[in-house]
Amino acid sequence: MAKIIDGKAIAAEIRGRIKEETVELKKIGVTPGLAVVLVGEDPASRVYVSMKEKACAEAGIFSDEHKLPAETSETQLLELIDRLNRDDRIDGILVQLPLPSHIDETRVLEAISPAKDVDGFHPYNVGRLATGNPLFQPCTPYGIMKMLEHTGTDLTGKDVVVVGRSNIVGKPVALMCLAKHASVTLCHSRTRNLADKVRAADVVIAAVGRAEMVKGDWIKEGAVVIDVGINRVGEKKLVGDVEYAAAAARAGAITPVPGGVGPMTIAMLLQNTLESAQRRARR
Ligand SMILES: Nc1nc(=O)c2c([nH]1)NC[C@@H]1CN(c3ccc(C(=O)N[C@@H](CCC(=O)O)C(=O)O)cc3)C=[N+]21
Repeated sequence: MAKIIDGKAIAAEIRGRIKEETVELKKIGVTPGLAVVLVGEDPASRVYVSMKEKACAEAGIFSDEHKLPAETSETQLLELIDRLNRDDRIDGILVQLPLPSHIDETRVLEAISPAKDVDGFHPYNVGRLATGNPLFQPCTPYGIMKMLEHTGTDLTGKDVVVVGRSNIVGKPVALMCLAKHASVTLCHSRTRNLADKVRAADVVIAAVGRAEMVKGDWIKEGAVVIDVGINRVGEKKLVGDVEYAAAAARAGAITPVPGGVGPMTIAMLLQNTLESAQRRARR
């Protein structure tokens, strides 16, 4: 039976350390500040944003919330970002995605100062990651790497299969595994023989957003399985992108959903905000 990688516990440990470092920073007059911008009323986004605010409060990080109506124009949003870029109290700016369809997401993400881009979505930070000199690393992939580290997984020479090629998870996590000397295969909806690719993997990272599409019997005995999916089935139940019980019977270690990658994402957002504030303190 697989060891369960307890993301909630690892995240709690990281958040505890962040809280201590925040106390130290405050002693020298620097309070880390995170601006969270939410446009519209998407219920899932509201839940995530309030989780982020609560996590900031617990860690002693100042959180500056901007809840804007769905009909906010792109110009208004860009004006707000410009103000936040110039606000000395703000070390990180997070614009919750997805944005309403009348707003150009690329334009908005590129308007955030790369020095405050705690999501790591700005092309400058993407380029820094791709060239092996990261500044801000995107929170979910950063959290995945911390979980692998915590589990004692050395990626050198290992076969990693990533399922899903999004800018937010699949692509950046593939680059991070490559930097740790893994051989990385990046799969997606048009990949042929996905099952065979997954069967060869020492580490499987599933980030497709389709409930239980990675089957348990695809998992190699002893493989490490990281499940990034959060799919709501029915009223309350959450399932991942991996068929959990069947995969856990074969894996060496596996992340649960919920309580796996999700809590790590928030911990790494705080980590990025802290690192940004520490850079400000050094200036
Ligand atoms: N600019 C931007 N940055 C993001 O980082 C970002 C975003 N937009 N848009 C939406 C996604 C989603 N996301 C999650 C964070 C925490 C959990 C989390 O803690 N989940 C809990 C379960 C919570 C539940 O019940 O839904 C868990 O997995 O245990 C999940 C998802 C951050 N996102």
